[in-house]
Amino acid sequence: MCGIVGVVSHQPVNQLLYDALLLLQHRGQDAAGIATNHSSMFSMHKANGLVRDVFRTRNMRSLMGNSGIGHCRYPTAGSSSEEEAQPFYVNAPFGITLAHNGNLTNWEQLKQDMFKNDRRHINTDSDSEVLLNVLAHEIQKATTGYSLEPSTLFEAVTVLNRRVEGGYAAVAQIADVGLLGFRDPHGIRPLCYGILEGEQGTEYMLASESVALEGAGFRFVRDVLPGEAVFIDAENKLHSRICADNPSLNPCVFEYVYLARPDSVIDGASVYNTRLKMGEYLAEKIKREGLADDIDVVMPIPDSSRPAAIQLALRLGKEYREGFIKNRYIGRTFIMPGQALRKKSVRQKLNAIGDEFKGKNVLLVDDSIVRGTTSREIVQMARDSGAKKVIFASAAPPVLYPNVYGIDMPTRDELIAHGRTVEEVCKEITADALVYQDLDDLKRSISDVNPALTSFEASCFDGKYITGNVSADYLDRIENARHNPKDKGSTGEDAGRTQLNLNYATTEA
Ligand SMILES: O=P(O)(O)OC[C@H]1O[C@H](OP(=O)(O)OP(=O)(O)O)[C@H](O)[C@@H]1O
Ligand SMILES: NC(=O)CC[C@H](N)C(=O)O
Ligand SMILES: [Mg+2]
Repeated sequence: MCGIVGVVSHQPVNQLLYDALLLLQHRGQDAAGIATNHSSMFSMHKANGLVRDVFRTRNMRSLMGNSGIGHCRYPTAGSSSEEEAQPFYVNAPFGITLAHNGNLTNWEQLKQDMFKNDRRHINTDSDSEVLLNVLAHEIQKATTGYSLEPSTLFEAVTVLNRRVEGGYAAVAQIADVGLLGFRDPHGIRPLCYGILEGEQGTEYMLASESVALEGAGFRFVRDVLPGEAVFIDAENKLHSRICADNPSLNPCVFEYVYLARPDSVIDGASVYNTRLKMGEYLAEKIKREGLADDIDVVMPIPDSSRPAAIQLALRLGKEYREGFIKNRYIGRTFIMPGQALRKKSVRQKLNAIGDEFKGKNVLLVDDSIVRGTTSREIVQMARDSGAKKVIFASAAPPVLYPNVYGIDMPTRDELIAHGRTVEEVCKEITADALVYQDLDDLKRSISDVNPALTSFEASCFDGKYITGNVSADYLDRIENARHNPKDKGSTGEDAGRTQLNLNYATTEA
């Protein structure tokens, strides 16, 4: 999960891109970058860090031009080294920059193919650099002459969609030609666009989440469809086409559970409303399990679980209290590299208000339990503050399988629920009772908000990979790579996480 944005305007776009990235910061905290297009030149600045730290005034000044793209990164492939920050750039054909959210499951194979068949050298272990090179190669192949027609571009994306496997939403700027956005044929990762009617004409913004459009004053138009490509040409005219053979919409359920901001609307479902629904279904399960009478007070684990906890408390008829206060200057801990860093950050991030716990049976609600880092610490903090009983509820089902489509959950042994029963997880996090949402109820929480959404990418809960080509061998390899990272001088203990060994010299043709 990363944040991507692309803008075509009649004004300089550097500030617009920066502001949009700030609104997408929750999607990736490791690196950020912007590339703009001005007088046939690209200007680019990218580095590790938060958006506010990466861009100084001097960098902003150099980002000239009325169109450009931006990215905030949370690595899934390669390492978290600075060379893998995005956007990526390739000089031929035309000059293209690209920013990608998602993860390609066949990137190693593609990287080898690109080298052997297409004579393209890819300089990092980033799957996004592979994606850019596939795009560049297919545009090159489809183009004759110097101009690039939308239909040629759509042809190239169609071939790309056949070659590339995994989850991806991407924005790409083709120098002086226009801005392209595309979404994978399974519609796993989100992408939407909006317009602004300015004095000089229509301006466009493509972004991972609608919150970025709203914040920049753009009017949300619609989500990009699965397998669709949209292209805004040099005259600011929008073209679009479905570039996939059998597209189907299967949005990632984890966007609704945790990743997206609650004030975004993804594929027609308000993330906030889906989280309220998750609270309702969870309340019913708590009642069914006969735990409701035991609860004195319901508390969220800030921030992401708040909407679910509010509605859950209402449905149980219990008091909703804020027992943990979040230090607003600490980022999201789940998406931090390194378990030691995460653990330390939970204590730094959340502090208990003692009086809210003393002598009470508390129900702590979180959106999900992944590694169990947060829940373990929080249960202990509740007990240290004098809670009599600590019941824990998760608005998502147990996370059991690696995610391979853009969320960093690659190894089974990292997941606290993998290989454990609910009772065993409960023991691990030292709670008195533990309730998980049922997967059907989670899916219902989203379908209730938008009945058109009937199919989801929910592999981290059910192990069913929607692209159908994720082999046990692939999962083993990403686990091995995670356990034996190549050191790339990155920051966290598990940085370099899904780096896969690829040696051109020894690869069989
Ligand atoms: O089981 P774990 O591995 O600890 O992961 C789960 C926790 O991580 C996330 O919180 P995070 O601090 O990232 O962000 P938030 O403030 O949006 O809740 C999520 O909301 C859970 O609280
Ligand atoms: N989380 C993401 O979307 C990551 C994008 C890309 N796979 C990377 O590692 O940089
Ligand atoms: Mg949280």
